[in-house]
Amino acid sequence: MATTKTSIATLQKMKREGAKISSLTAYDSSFAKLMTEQGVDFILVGDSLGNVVQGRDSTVPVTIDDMVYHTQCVRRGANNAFVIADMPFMTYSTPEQAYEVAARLMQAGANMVKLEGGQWLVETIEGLKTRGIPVCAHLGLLPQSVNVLGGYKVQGKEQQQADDTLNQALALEKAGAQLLVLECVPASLGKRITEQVSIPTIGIGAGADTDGQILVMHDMLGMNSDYLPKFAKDFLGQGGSLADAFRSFAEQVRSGEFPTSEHSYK
Ligand SMILES: Nc1nc(=O)c2c([nH]1)NC[C@@H]1CN(c3ccc(C(=O)N[C@@H](CCC(=O)O)C(=O)O)cc3)CN21
Ligand SMILES: CC(C)C(=O)C(=O)O
Ligand SMILES: [Mg+2]
Repeated sequence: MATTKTSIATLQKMKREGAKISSLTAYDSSFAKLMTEQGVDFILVGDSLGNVVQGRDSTVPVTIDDMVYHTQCVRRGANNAFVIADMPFMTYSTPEQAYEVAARLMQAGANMVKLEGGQWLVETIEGLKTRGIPVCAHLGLLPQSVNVLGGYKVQGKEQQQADDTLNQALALEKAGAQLLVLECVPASLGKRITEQVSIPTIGIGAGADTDGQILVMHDMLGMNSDYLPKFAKDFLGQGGSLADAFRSFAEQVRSGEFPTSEHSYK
């Protein structure tokens, strides 16, 4: 199957037309190739590689060099597919630092970079966009802040925190973010933010009403044996091949069969 380049314009158009966007993480060339061939719309080189590739217990130790290496690997397999790379922990604490790190990720083959956080990133996002670097924002559960949060928990359950998250989403869109990942928030908040912003929202544990869905590849292959978050679903367990698992993920996101309330938070 031919791979077609999904650009940010394609994702925008999908939101406008109500076509659900499917996305997975990948960390190497072979998996990147297989999943894009099976219809997954874009790939994230996630700093979750700290967990699933390196065997660490958080994303905090992941380095710029790690992200550059895996982005290069993914780029070679992803052909023309759209690739986003995570900026690692504490590599975007000032705008200037962010510019240097983002440049390395773009030169490694990313089409966009992703940063975790709200209001405090407004200037950084404006500066990146002005300099030619597209930005994906990330709100809700921020795994790089696990040591502040004290664990991986659903975010935005209280009305005030939910309103705050919506306001941050609006501020980041205004600053120039072109995509928004929402992680581990109640389905009602995922829906509300998706309706209020004009950029596509990609949910992981954010309910069925975001514009798209993303999962960590290992989780959707049933490989994360220690602990599987509520939002994960095993697409390989039913039997079949890796290709079948990627294709059924893309199809079930497209049709709305995934996620159900079973994979969502109240
Ligand atoms: N393999 C893997 N999958 C991921 O989704 C993932 C990573 N690694 N590493 C980085 C972050 C960490 N993530 C996590 C990790 C744990 C939960 C979790 O335990 N969630 C609870 C919520 C409990 C609650 O507050 O109600 C759950 O039961 O789903 C969620 C996201 C998401 N990311
Ligand atoms: C879970 C996704 C959104 C992510 O940031 C990652 O894989 O690192
Ligand atoms: Mg990440």
